[in-house]
Amino acid sequence: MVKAVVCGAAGGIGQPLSLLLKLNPLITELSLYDVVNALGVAADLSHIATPAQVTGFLPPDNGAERALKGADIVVIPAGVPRKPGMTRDDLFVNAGICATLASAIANACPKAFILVISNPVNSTVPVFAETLKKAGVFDPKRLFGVTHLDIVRASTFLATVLGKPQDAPKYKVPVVGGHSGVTILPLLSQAEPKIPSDVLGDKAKRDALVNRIQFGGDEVVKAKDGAGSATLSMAQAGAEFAEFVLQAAFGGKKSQRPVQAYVYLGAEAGGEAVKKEIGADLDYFSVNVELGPNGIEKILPIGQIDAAEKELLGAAVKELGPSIEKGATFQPAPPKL
Ligand SMILES: NC(=O)C1=CN([C@@H]2O[C@H](COP(=O)(O)OP(=O)(O)OC[C@H]3O[C@@H](n4cnc5c(N)ncnc54)[C@H](O)[C@@H]3O)[C@@H](O)[C@H]2O)C=CC1
Ligand SMILES: O=C([O-])CC(=O)C(=O)O
Repeated sequence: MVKAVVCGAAGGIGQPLSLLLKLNPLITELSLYDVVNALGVAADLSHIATPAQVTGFLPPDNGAERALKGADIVVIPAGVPRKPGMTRDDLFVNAGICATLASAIANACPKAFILVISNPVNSTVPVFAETLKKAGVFDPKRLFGVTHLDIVRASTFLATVLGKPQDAPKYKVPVVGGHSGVTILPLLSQAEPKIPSDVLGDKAKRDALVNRIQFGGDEVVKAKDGAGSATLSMAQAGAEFAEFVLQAAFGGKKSQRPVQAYVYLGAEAGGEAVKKEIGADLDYFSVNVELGPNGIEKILPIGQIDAAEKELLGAAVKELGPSIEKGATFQPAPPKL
């Protein structure tokens, strides 16, 4: 029996993500929470003939906590998306929503795996961590900033550059760091299969590929022209990431444990080694981890990076530090009396 909850379930990401979770055979109960239209989305999905029983919840009568009660996994795409001209940092208005949802999780399902999609991820994950710490229920191995869309994009864009777009699923590119512009650090030198030297050694081609991975989100924001940011690709990436966590924790004997995934995590999850590797005292960073029944079980080394990547790492660290600080020191407004 696995209960999954989507917070922000009626939104652009929330709806297709809820659909994909409804199709996941490991999930037996699916609760959909939103401040609008959650009942409609739940009614619609509930007609699909899969095991998960779907219920919608709105805010009245402590709806968030009723939705979250006893959850095993909570996926959070709640909050405002970007419009053209905005950076992800301009979405820091979402910090208040994240703090509220973190408090509800602390009360209703303190042991759940928490998957944070709401931007700016570089700051909202520290907001979640600090709120859970204040409530005395923080388990750093169960809190994940979802950067998996960067991994998905890197495979797609690399395959395209190599003239083999249909082979996208075969290409694996580590992407570490954060989830915003230059904090997104693709490690092309470690891609598998190896990138041919006529691309990796060609500075213009390599820079263009790195730039496309770092600013892939902007491509969608621009194309949607005011109607939001990536929703469908994010829903797919979010469902895929949720599947990694579910397989590792609830996959039973069939699961190919340990499951590996890139996660934006807090140093308290075991990131001291990461700090040493990157040579910076950052409390959050996305790296490859092994997932197991209790969440993050092992942090895998970033490994050898080349000179071009060292330069990118410097830029990533410079921008990540203040974003982390902003989230970690966020003070939610006191509730209105
Ligand atoms: N981590 C990542 O890679 C990505 C993150 N995002 C982020 O995901 C977030 C959601 O994006 P979209 O779905 O496109 O936005 P959207 O506006 O379509 O949907 C957001 C949903 O959140 C709901 N919501 C607002 N306040 C809430 C609260 N207090 N509790 C529960 N639900 C609440 C809204 O009613 C709405 O249905 C944005 O912050 C966006 O930047 C988007 C793409 C990729
Ligand atoms: O670009 C945005 O604002 C949404 C996002 O995080 C992404 O698509 O990677």
